[in-house]
Amino acid sequence: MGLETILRLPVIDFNSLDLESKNPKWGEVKSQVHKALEECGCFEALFDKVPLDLRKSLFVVVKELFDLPLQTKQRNVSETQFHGYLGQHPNVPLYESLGIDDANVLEKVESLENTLWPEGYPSFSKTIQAFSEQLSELDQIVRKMVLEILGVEKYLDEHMNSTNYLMRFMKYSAPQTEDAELGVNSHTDKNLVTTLCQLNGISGLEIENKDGKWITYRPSSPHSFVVMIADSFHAWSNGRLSSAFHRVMMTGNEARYSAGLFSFPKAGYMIKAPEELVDEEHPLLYRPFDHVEFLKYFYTEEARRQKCALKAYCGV
Ligand SMILES: O=C(O)CCC(=O)C(=O)O
Ligand SMILES: [Fe+2]
Repeated sequence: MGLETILRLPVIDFNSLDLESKNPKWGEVKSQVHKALEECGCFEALFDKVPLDLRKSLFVVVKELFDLPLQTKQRNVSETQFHGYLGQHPNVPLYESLGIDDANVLEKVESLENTLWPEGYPSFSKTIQAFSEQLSELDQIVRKMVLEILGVEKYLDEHMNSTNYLMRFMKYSAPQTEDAELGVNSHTDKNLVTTLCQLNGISGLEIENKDGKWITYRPSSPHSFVVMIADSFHAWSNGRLSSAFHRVMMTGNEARYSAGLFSFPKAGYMIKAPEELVDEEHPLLYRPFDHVEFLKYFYTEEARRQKCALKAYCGV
């Protein structure tokens, strides 16, 4: 009887790194990022700048959030499609999620707090803002490394200044069975970079590697996050980066809670591959596009029929 190799995500230690990039570890970590992104567009990052206490407090407020009555959660609406409350979908009955645009800005989270708890719940806003801000440093370190890997760091300021953050919380109800049930379908994200955090120790996230094998994410440290490349960064890099296909499969009797920080281009900013990344060997893959306009297309019936919605929308 052959032993099955247990597939793991590459683990990369970002502890003690910061955006200043003066740490001698920077180059070594960058080459690990390069290799991991080539393997599966994704890796596990260890990042202790987000304290464990903050992760624990986040779980407390997120649980309170999902425990609210459905009508209250549905008050969370967003100008951007699908950034508000989602749930009760017949195809993914276990899934519920709630997004907060610009969650790194305290007033933005407070405005949601006032909508959901008119009597006030200040630790909700403080916890979410602090978590988003501290985690956004990891997102920025990764994006800076990627621009260096691609040799286009001259675009760094433009790239960083043209992005916003969405924080989204997910709850997957327990299926009450040991047969795996779908939490969320296999997909790639549409933004730039996604950073995920499992909040209550219940596994379920799976990532597809380049051999088409599903890797179950099992955190190797309490400071663990999953970082993955999404479609807008794939397009901006003119296909040098691939976005990671992932899904959530649930088993057992306990609900799973997770948090995702999504960096994405601001509305009105045209995503366009730098000319340095376009040549005879690498012809332009996508016409310049506005991420928010693409999202509107992505949620149409026509887009759902496409194998790759981005290609159908603006492929050359
Ligand atoms: O909950 C997770 O771990 C994954 C969520 C996800 O893929 C998403 O929100 O796009
Ligand atoms: Fe996703």
